[in-house]
This record gives sequence, C-alpha cells and structure tokens, in this order.
Amino acid sequence: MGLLEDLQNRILIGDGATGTLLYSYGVDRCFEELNLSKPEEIKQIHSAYIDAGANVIQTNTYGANYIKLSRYGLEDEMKNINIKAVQIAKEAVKTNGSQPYVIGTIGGIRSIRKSAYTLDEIKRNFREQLYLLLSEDLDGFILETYYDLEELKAVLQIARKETELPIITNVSLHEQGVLQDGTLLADALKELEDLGADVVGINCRLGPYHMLQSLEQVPLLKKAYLSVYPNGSLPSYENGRLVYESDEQYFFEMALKFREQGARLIGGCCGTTPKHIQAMAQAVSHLAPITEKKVKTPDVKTNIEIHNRNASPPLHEIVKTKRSIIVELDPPKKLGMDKFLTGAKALKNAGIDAITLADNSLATPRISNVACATLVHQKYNLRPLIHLTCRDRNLIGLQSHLMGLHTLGFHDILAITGDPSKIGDFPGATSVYDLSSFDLISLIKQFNEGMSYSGKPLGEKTNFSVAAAFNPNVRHLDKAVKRLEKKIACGADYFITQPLYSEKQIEEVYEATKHLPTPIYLGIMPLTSSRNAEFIHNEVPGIKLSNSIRSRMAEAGSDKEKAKREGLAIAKSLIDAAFDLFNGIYLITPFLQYELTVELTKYVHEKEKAKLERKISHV
Ligand SMILES: Cc1cc2nc3c(=O)[nH]c(=O)nc-3n(C[C@H](O)[C@H](O)[C@H](O)COP(=O)(O)OP(=O)(O)OC[C@H]3O[C@@H](n4cnc5c(N)ncnc54)[C@H](O)[C@@H]3O)c2cc1C
Ligand code: MET
Ligand SMILES: [Zn+2]
Repeated sequence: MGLLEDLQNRILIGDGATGTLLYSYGVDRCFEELNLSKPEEIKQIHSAYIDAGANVIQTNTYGANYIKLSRYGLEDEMKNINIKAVQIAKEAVKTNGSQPYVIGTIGGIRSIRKSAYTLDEIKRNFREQLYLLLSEDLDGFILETYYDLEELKAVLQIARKETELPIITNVSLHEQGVLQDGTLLADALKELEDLGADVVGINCRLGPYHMLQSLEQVPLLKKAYLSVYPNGSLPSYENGRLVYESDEQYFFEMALKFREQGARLIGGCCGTTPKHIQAMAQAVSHLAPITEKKVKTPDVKTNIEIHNRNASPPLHEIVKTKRSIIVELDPPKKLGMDKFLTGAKALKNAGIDAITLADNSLATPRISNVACATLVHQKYNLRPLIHLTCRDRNLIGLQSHLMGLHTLGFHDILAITGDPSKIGDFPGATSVYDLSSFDLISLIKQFNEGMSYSGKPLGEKTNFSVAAAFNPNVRHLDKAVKRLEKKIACGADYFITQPLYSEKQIEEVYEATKHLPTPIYLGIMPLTSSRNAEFIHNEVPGIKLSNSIRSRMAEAGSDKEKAKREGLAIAKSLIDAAFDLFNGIYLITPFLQYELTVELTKYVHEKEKAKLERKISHV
C-alpha cells in the first residue's frame, strides 16, 4: 500500500527534528554533510524515530541543495549527500523490521527578503535536488519550511510535473493562521491543493499551541490531507543556540487536538525528539481520523477608524492645486540644535509648506529626524516630511517606526532605499534592506488600510501620504521613469527629485513625466563655491553641471560671498525654468546654510505673486 492509500484510513505519525538533534556537532555545521561523515549517527536518529512509532520518516536532505551547500563549500558533494541520505534512511527501515515510508525532504530557501533569490534561481536549485532524489526509490516527497508561498507554489509545480509520487507541502507561518505575505493559511493550503499537493500543512516556527489555533481556521479539503509538524515550543536563545522546551505529555494532549482539527499526518519539527513522537503516536495512532469539522472564522478587520489628526490636506493634494515649496534641512551631525532650529524657524517664516528631514543621508549618523521633526513641529508648528530608509531598520524596526510616526501625528513620509552603509562614516556597518523602496511604499499603504506587513489588524488605519525618490540624473531617463511607474503602482502619492542643474534637463524631465498622474517636487540645490560645484560635477554619480555654470562658479574664485551670490543666481534661473512646468519646488539647504534656501523660498513666492498679479491685471 502507498502512503496516500494508507492516509485514507488512518492517521500517520511523522518523525521529529533532525537538525536540532545534531546541535552537538556545532550550530554552524552543515547537518546534511553528516550523511557522509557520520552516517551511523543519522541512521540512529531515524531508528529512534521509527522505534518511537513514526510511520513516515524524512531523508536528511533538508538543506542539501546548491544554494545551502555552497555556503559550506560543499556544493560538489551534493549528489553524494542526497543519495547517501536515502540509503541511510532505507537501512534504518530495514534494520528495524517495521515498514515506515521514506520521503525525500526539500527545504525552502527564501525567508523574509524575497529579493535575496529570484524565482529562477530557486527553481534551478530545486530541480537539481529533486532530480537527484528522484533517481532513488522513495515513497514520496516533503517540501517543508516554506515561508514564501510564491516559492512553494513554483517548486510544487515543478515537482508535480516530474513525479506521481505523493507530495507533502508544509508552509511555515508568520504568525498564527497567516503567512508572511498576509495570505490566510486556509487560502494558501487550498491553492497548494489546487496545484496538486497530496498533503498540505504547516511545519516549524510555531509550537503546538499556535499551530492548533491555525488549524482551527482550516476546513477539511476535498482531496488533500492535512499535516502538522510543530516545533517543540517557542524557542529561547541560549549560548548561540535556539532551545526548545516542552514535555511529552503536552504533545500527547496536543496530538489529540490536532486529530480533532482533521490532521492526518502528525510529526514534529525543531526541538522535538523521539519522546515527543512516541507520545503523539500513543495518543492518536489507534484513533480513526475525523471526517467533519467546524471551522473557526479568523478575526476580521472591522470598524477600523481613520484618526486624521492632520487638519491640513496632504502635500500631494496641496501641490496638485497650488505652488508648493518644501525645503530640506539636514539634521545636525553633532549634538546641538541651535543652528538647525534657527534655520527651521527662518524657513517657516519664509512660508514653506514642509521641512524635509533626511534619514542619515550618505549613511552618516545624524540626530534622529524624528527628534528634529518633533521639535520643529512643537516649536514652530512646522510640518515635517520625514525620510525613511530601508537601510537602518529591519522589518520589525520599520513597522514600529511607522506606528510611532502615526502616533506622533506625522503623516508625510519619503520612502527610500537609503544610501548604502559602505559609502558612509561606518562602512563596516550592515545595511539592512529587508525591504526595497517599492516594498516600503506598499507596506506604508498597507498601514493606511489598517494592516501590518503580515495582514494583522493594526487597530487603526494610518493616513500617510507617501513620497518616493526620483533620480533623473541617470543615463536612461526612460528607465528611471519606468521605476516611477512601478512606484506609483505600489502606491506612491508623489515624487521628489535629486537636484538638477540644467534648464534643458528640467524640460526633458517634464516631457518624460508629464503623462504621470502624480505630482513631482523638482529638486534645486544652490551651489556654494567653485569647489562645491566641481565636487558635484566630478564626484556625485549622475550629476553633470553645464560648462557655463562651472565657469560662472569658477569666476567667483575664493570670494565666498560672491560665490554664494552666483550660486543663488544659478538656482534662481533653474527655478525660472521649472516654474511653469512644476508646481512643486524642493529646495535643498547645503551645509545648514539656511539663508540660501530662505532667499530662494522668498524668490519663488515673489514670482508666484507677480504671476497672480499679471493674471488679475489681464482680467
Ligand atoms: C529626494 C531624495 C531624498 C533622499 N534622502 C535620503 C536620505 O534621507 N537618506 C539616505 O540614505 N538616502 C537618501 N536618498 C538617496 C536614496 O536613498 C537612494 O539611494 C537613491 O536615490 C535611489 O532612490 P530610491 O531610494 O527610491 O531607490 P530605488 O529607486 O528603489 O533604487 C534602488 C536602486 O536601484 C538603482 N537605480 C535607481 N534608478 C535606476 C535606473 N534608472 N537604472 C538602474 N538602476 C537604478 C539605484 O541606484 C539604487 O541602487 C535620497 C534620494 C532622493 C532622490
Ligand atoms: N526536518 C528538518 C529538521 O528537523 C526541518 C527543520 S526546519 C528549519 O532538521
Ligand atoms: Zn523546524
């Protein structure tokens, strides 16, 4: 009889952890390599699980694929490791005399950062291992610990094409009942069934308690059976190891409850031992599977209020209808806020719509932009536009930060990748990049729907207005515009550009973007000296100054005041070029020299006033 016919009539018991039992060989060790160097040890683990009552055992091949083995320089051993794994499992079965099924394990690759591996890389990696395992005589396959549903669906389709053997697919949950991308477990399992998985379920990450609650939300499926492989418990971290604690009696009771939720294949994942498996086998092996169950509906997101403490309309609405000026004033690199605050006050008095506060630009630590935002808001009622990079915060930190911004009543965010750490003051520091700028924009928009990254209700909807970065200083403007279109699809409400230094380029940018529905704030940064101009021209990627601008700055020579006046004059002529094409002007204050951006703000206002007066006199 095959595995699936057997499952028609009874509950089968899977095995438990392999990896955590092998910790004694070192946490950083490649556990699959032990198939070659310690085959007896692996066989003993299988035998212990078979003795405990496991009807289905897994080959020790969880990470025996190119991507994972190459981390240990073991990619050339891939074939040996996989083939040997099957042989060891079969020998364990033979020695024991009982007849458990031997299934080939292929583990998932992606974790939270989808972009770490493309689907093509994953598919290639999967195929290789699948073909090796297919060359052996197995009773089925288990694809386990898949956090990313897209990945699991892609590899399941490959496996389903290649083999008629039973396929078990186990996802790993983000939190109870929900996958990492917010998909409900019940929906995910249905999709896997539709793609041809014979057994679908969950493994790893959560202990029995949360897995049980998750299964309560899953109906019995038409064709596929349900499986559950909980961890021993939630882990604690001790001496560099994840430690799991739970006794066998608890697993005995939980196995009975898994059965009541329709699980037909019940095993264990990290932290479980032969003792846990034995307890579960004793609990349910003699009981018939259930054929009907009541499903609990998951928490639905109702009555989520928008708490709009932002009385004025969002910037992207303001700039659609009237002239709008935002000014960047960088948070100080050293402690002490005096000059910054004086500048912020002067800019407020000059009539800017918002002050934009960089997030450690050029990957250099500065006073937190939220601290600066809080002060300028409290002291001068100035609207802060907060830059938020993916560089310094992981997915936990980003979400916590967004909740904090909402709580403080700051709703204007520029969502960006962030300059990489290696260009800044601490080149050895990590750049996190759990998310790309596209993902961050989508995440913020999901917050506006009242949901966290995983789809968990936030209790309130946020009302962030999301700006995205536009770098027009690239060789192929059309490609940059494509990125803008993608950012709009993710939910960007408007764009803010890098500074531009040529009238011609301003017109080109207008022509290339005039079809976009979202407004653009055009970046203008006054030059302060010839050295500053030469640095920007020669060393800032993508930015080229025209010869006439460079020679105007050069003529000012070392006379600082003259150079500043020349820089301002150039900035004004760039404003002239942008004036009728873009409502939004983004002025960047160089080196906290706020008097320059104050003067440019006044210049824009005067131009606007003159334009209005001309209009009125025409009427
Ligand atoms: C207005 C503004 C404010 C900024 N503020 C900060 C800040 O506060 N802190 C900070 O650290 N950084 C800041 N930056 C820099 C920014 O984080 C990025 O490094 C860069 O500008 C890319 O924009 P993005 O973050 O939206 O990334 P994306 O558009 O997502 O680009 C990500 C990557 O793709 C590359 N890329 C972009 N366009 C193209 C293209 N056309 N072709 C090929 N590759 C491309 C980029 O070089 C980058 O490596 C700011 C940039 C702008 C325009
Ligand atoms: N079955 C594998 C093991 O027990 C799966 C671990 S999940 C990270 O080692
Ligand atoms: Zn596990």
